[in-house]
Amino acid sequence: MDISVKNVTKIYGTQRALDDLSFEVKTGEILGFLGPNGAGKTTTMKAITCYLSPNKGDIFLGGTSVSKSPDIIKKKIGYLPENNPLYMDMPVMDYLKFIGKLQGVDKANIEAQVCKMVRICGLDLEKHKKIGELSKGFKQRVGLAQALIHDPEVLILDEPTTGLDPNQIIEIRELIKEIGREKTVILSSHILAEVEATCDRVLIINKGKIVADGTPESLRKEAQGKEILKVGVNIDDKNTVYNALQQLEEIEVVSFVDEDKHLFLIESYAGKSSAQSIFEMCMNKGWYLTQLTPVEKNLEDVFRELTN
Ligand SMILES: Nc1ncnc2c1ncn2[C@@H]1O[C@H](COP(=O)(O)OP(=O)(O)OP(=O)(O)O)[C@@H](O)[C@H]1O
Repeated sequence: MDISVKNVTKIYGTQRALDDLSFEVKTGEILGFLGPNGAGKTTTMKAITCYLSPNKGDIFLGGTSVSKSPDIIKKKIGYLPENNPLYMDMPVMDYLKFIGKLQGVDKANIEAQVCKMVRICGLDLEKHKKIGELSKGFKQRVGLAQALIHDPEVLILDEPTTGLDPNQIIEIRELIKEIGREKTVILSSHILAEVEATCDRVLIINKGKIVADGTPESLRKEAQGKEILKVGVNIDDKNTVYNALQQLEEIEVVSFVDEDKHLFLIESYAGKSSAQSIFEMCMNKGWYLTQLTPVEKNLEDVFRELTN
């Protein structure tokens, strides 16, 4: 089911949390919603899940308006809120049955649906324990199971791996990817590795506005811009190398990285590559080239540049 956020503005007092925000998510996509603290991720998710009303704009799920038909929309959405509020004194099975009833799952179907969620979310060994007795990772699995209990077409997950240890993070990511094969998923995070590992597409939000939209790969490429190379030349007179590099016509900027190791950082002019010229120059002069490596920007650099 497609999600369409159209010109949504949300103002809290004097704080403009969302500023004319628009984006689309296609059926079956896992979208990573990335942004620094206070960027507006949770506010957007609450607006999609009918927990708050925007001051302006509207959101559509499969063409149905969130503001006009919240009851229809709620049935189509599974929501794992930030901090995953759960009833700690309830055993897992009872809790899931309770949520199933609240979500309008057919009485005749509830038992089977709860068992299915327990299986999908890997809760079989823990299903009779009280939620308060579970580890954080398993509590998060219960949160996912409650979000999925009514078999929603859209899944909204607000920082689903916060507070988990590295093994639990990997397990929950795998689970989300598995679930995401059949559903449209929006997952918020400020952890770049998380989004890169789990999502098909990334939206970066800052101060209530979208500042980037693309696959992790395309965002990295876009940020790449000019070619940057790390070049090592092992001769004693590093200034001679420095001057020779500066003479090459493809090179715009030469700087020393590590003077002792004779390493240079080379920035080429836009659209040019200087690797071949550097290689040929060293061959002609009989200099020993110890390193010629492209310096890649990663998603972390993109994120920092766009949200500073
Ligand atoms: N109930 C509220 N009342 C007043 N201001 C709010 C309220 N909820 C959020 N805000 C403000 O709106 C802005 C966006 O907050 P939001 O929680 O959506 O950001 P976020 O991207 O989810 O941040 P985080 O990563 O820290 O959870 C922030 O400046 C926040 O202080």
